[in-house]
Amino acid sequence: MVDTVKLAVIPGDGIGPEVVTEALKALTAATEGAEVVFEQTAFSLGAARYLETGDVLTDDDLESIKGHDAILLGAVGGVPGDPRLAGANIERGLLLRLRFELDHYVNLRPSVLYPGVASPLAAPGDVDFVVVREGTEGPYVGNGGAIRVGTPAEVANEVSVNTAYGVERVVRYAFAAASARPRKKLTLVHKTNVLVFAGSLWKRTVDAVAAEFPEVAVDYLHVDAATIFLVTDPARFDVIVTDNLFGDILTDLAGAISGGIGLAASGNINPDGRFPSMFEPVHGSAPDIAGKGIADPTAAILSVALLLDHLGRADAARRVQRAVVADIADRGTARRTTSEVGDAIAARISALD
Ligand SMILES: NC(=O)C1=CN([C@@H]2O[C@H](COP(=O)(O)OP(=O)(O)OC[C@H]3O[C@@H](n4cnc5c(N)ncnc54)[C@H](O)[C@@H]3O)[C@@H](O)[C@H]2O)C=CC1
Ligand SMILES: CC(C)CC(=O)C(=O)O
Ligand SMILES: [Mg+2]
Repeated sequence: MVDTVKLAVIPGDGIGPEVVTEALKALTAATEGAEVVFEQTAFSLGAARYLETGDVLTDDDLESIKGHDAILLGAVGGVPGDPRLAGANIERGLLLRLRFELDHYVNLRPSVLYPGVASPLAAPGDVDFVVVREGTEGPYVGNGGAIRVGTPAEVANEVSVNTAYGVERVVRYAFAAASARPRKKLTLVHKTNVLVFAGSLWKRTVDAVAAEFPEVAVDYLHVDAATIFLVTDPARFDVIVTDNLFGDILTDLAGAISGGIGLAASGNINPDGRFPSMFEPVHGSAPDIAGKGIADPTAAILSVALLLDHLGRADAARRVQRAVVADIADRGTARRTTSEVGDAIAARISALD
């Protein structure tokens, strides 16, 4: 019997559509001959849609997206500072709204330095960790406000929301992830010395859940120190669990130490399966290189591997990963266009047994 998977595709802005085109080639190649059909619905959402229609994400869009099994997203957001987008806040109104409404409380961001990737900082094998970033709380929830705006006496607040419920569920997921990995190590990254209320909740939660996972070694780093060790000693990390903001920042750094942001993939997961999970590269819409055909689509392609894994298609996911690893190993210094990279990886996938 052939399974049908309903896939919502949100190419988005800037390089988003460029890398999504290549990611879909990989998806097609990886599922060729498999007993699964991906029925795709494209959603035109992002800065371009807003400028055309004034809509960021309508309730109808959201309901329609909820009717899918998974989502593949490129990137959203216009040129930072574009005055035409000042009132829109595409990132909050679209990307964060999707993460919140679809309860993507796990933002999973693996980092691996693959053989063939030149890194001044690390050798292959030194970087193999996953960041489990909380996805629905922290300072991203929009709990803020400002008074006396535009005056010298302006005061602006952005409150970081941390609930026992929200912290416990992501910490539990992170422990389970650590337990399933060979090194079984979990590092909580926070700033408990200054953010004492939220930090205490995170620390106590990790300590409590640790009792259920005696096989997992636990340690703690302040986020500032974590940035040092990610650069100087990335091998010390296996699973990092952290809040929404720290996780956002650390995973751009993690991308940089493992071959560049163009290789960093992510999944916004709703582990309960009540809502579709969403897979996307860690990077943004990169307006500085958009339209030039030079964006690296590898992160989007590796996001397809995460998507396939999440849907229980482990074989297809491995094929995508193996093809990417082989492509990276052979890259050398020759510059290729976005579609050349996508075509080469799709061809490698098709050539695998
Ligand atoms: N998930 C999403 O949709 C995200 C959206 N954004 C939005 O994207 C826009 C641009 O944000 P930036 O801060 O510039 O971050 P960015 O990640 O788009 O770009 C940072 C730098 O990395 C480079 N880069 C990014 N992806 C690349 C790729 N695949 N291949 C080669 N180089 C790549 C860019 O050229 C740029 O120099 C903003 O509107 C921002 O809000 C930012 C991060 C995530
Ligand atoms: C654009 C932000 C809302 C998110 C972001 O930078 C990220 O998730 O990495
Ligand atoms: Mg980010």
